[in-house]
Amino acid sequence: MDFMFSADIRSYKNMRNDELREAFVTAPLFTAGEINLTYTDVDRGVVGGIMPTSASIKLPTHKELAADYFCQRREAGVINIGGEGSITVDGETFTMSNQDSLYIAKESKEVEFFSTDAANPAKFYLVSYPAHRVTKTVHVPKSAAHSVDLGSQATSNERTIYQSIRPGIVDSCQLVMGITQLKEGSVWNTKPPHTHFRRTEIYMYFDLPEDEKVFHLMGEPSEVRTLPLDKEVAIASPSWSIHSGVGTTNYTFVWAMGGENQEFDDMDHIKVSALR
Ligand SMILES: O=C[C@H](O)[C@@H](O)CC(=O)C(=O)O
Ligand SMILES: [Zn+2]
Repeated sequence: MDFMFSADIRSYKNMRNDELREAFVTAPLFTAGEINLTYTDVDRGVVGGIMPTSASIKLPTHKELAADYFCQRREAGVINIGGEGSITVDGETFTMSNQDSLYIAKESKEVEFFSTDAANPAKFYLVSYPAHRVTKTVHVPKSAAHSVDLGSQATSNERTIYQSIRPGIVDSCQLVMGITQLKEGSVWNTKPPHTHFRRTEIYMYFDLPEDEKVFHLMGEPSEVRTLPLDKEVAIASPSWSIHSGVGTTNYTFVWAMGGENQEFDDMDHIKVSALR
């Protein structure tokens, strides 16, 4: 497991891009046949990429979790961004099609990841936060997510938000998670941008063709920084930071939040004209 130590609201203003990356951006998440986990001090989130091929991969624990098994005091959300696969949680198997979600409840002991076809492997993206109560493990196919259409082609931000792990669909402790898919010709996510001091958030861009990038915007609205990101890395957004971006083409991303509340619409919107 990697450890990522974030920068604070004062120090980020004096950091170069490579220093900001070290504080907020993970290494590439997906390696064939491997599990890569990164622990961030931003709300003690753990993010990871799990890409089984012919052999399955088990979710391991780590000394710094101080737990007998990964989910002993944690919940996890998993979204498959690759080929079909499955996840077994304490003996129960869930088939995971592309863009399906699985919520793994606290106290799930054995979690194992499989690809259906090693030649077209699943890519399981995982986000985990500490959890305070035991709920139920739930599979949410993409079609069962709550979808919201936002933006317009005229403002280059026409997109659909699929909220799969959220109150009303999954009873989680703090995790709220889903997918935002930009329409062809649209490039802006989270426009207008926002902050929500009561929650932190993690973005992971994917379905981005070779030689394209998303220019991710972070920082206080009065002091915005830009990090050009490749697909399939995660970027942590502290509570004080905006999290928005513009791509060199359209793309899709997973967002995941943890913190004080689970109300998706509880945001402090910021006018684009106010960004500095
Ligand atoms: O707090 C909510 C999150 O930042 C995202 O879900 C926003 C987003 O995907 C978008 O507007 O494009
Ligand atoms: Zn947000």
